[in-house]
Amino acid sequence: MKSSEVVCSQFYFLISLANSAMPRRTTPLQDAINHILTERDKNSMLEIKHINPVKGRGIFALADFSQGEFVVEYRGELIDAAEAENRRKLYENACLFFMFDFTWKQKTWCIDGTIEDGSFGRLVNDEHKGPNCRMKLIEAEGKPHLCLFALKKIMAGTEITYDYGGKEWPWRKEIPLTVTSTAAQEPIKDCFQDQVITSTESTEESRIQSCNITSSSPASKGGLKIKSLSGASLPSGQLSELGDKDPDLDPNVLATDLLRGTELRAECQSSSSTLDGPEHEVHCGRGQCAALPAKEGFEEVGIQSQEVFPAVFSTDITSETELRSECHSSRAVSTSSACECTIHKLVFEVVRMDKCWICKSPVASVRWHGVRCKQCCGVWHKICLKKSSEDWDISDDDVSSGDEFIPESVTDSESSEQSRP
Ligand SMILES: C[S@@+](CC[C@H](N)C(=O)[O-])C[C@H]1O[C@@H](n2cnc3c(N)ncnc32)[C@H](O)[C@@H]1O
Repeated sequence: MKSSEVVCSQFYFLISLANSAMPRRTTPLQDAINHILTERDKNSMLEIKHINPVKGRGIFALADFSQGEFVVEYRGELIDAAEAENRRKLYENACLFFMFDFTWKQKTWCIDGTIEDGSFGRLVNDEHKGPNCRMKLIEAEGKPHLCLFALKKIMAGTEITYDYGGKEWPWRKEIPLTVTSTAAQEPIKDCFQDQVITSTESTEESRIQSCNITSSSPASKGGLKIKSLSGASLPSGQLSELGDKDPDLDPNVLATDLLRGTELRAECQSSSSTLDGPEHEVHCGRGQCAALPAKEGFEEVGIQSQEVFPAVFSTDITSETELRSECHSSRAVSTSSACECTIHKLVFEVVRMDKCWICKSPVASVRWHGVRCKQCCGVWHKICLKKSSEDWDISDDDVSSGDEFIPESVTDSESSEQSRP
């Protein structure tokens, strides 16, 4: 061997040694895929906080995220359009569901994130003026996944947000908020996995029992296939395929090319008007999150807010009384329409426009007052609970509701009119 060949082979040996010693940089997309396949969130980098009674919970950065970095997946159950439609019908009488529709391979799909499975993605709030993340569609193992990536550097302590799209979101209407609830200072408790959530204002921690609902999110393991990332739309189905460069999520691409695509939009026909009390969660109550076309020039289809937003914003809800009632009788349990708590923890409060699980009329038609279980999504008229079972330990002293809603006094048509904005 010549001396030059020896030098050369030593050089390549050193290079390969250095390469094997240095960890390979994981691209944001690979990072996303890793989290998709392991069904993990970045628990050490994200936390859930209760923001206020209107906005409810949000996801906050515990550490800095760099521009382009994968932040979190919007996890849930992947269902087709027909199943999504069925569920929407079922969910009408339930109180919470987060459904994210999108188009993939020329078909409409939905990630149903209704179940409180402990994942962070489903709790990320909307911000249309200055979002710090963007939703993208990633295919892994032949299945679509929705992932949020940082549009810019996100500092620790910042709320993670993305643009749901659309214009009709009730919270975007500038209505003065004069909530005097103490809820913002209270720790909020999540209804799954005994997860402890620290309030923005408080370091106190609390735990509650988990709901008896199990996640059916598909477990995807094994090999992965990286395809295009793209926003999608429903129902017009405009899908913008992104370029080859996109999978690497180069920050510059994020800031330019990706913004040109069809954005993933969430339409939540939800009850953001909910003014929850100190002890409970805020959910996208009657929400229907659908992916809608985002950019100007795209047809805006399907934006139909059914919100009842107004009056509740000036309501003082400092006077809630917590009630506890055990469902001893099967009758009481059978009144539930979605999740089944064995023990309902009831709180008297200003409620959203959910329907009473017993009489099926809106709880809030007249006075916006009702009784809600803190653990499942049950809402009732106090009067219905009392009629339903003597086992419900609710005394008039515990709950001073003032004028209650009398189910028979409001017709269906009247009540549905009231639920339009
Ligand atoms: C996907 S959920 C987000 C998590 C939700 N905040 C919670 O506590 O469960 C969407 C719901 O959050 C609320 N929300 C999201 N963004 C909001 C915003 N910018 N302002 C007020 N409420 C918001 C609305 O009630 C909406 O229906």
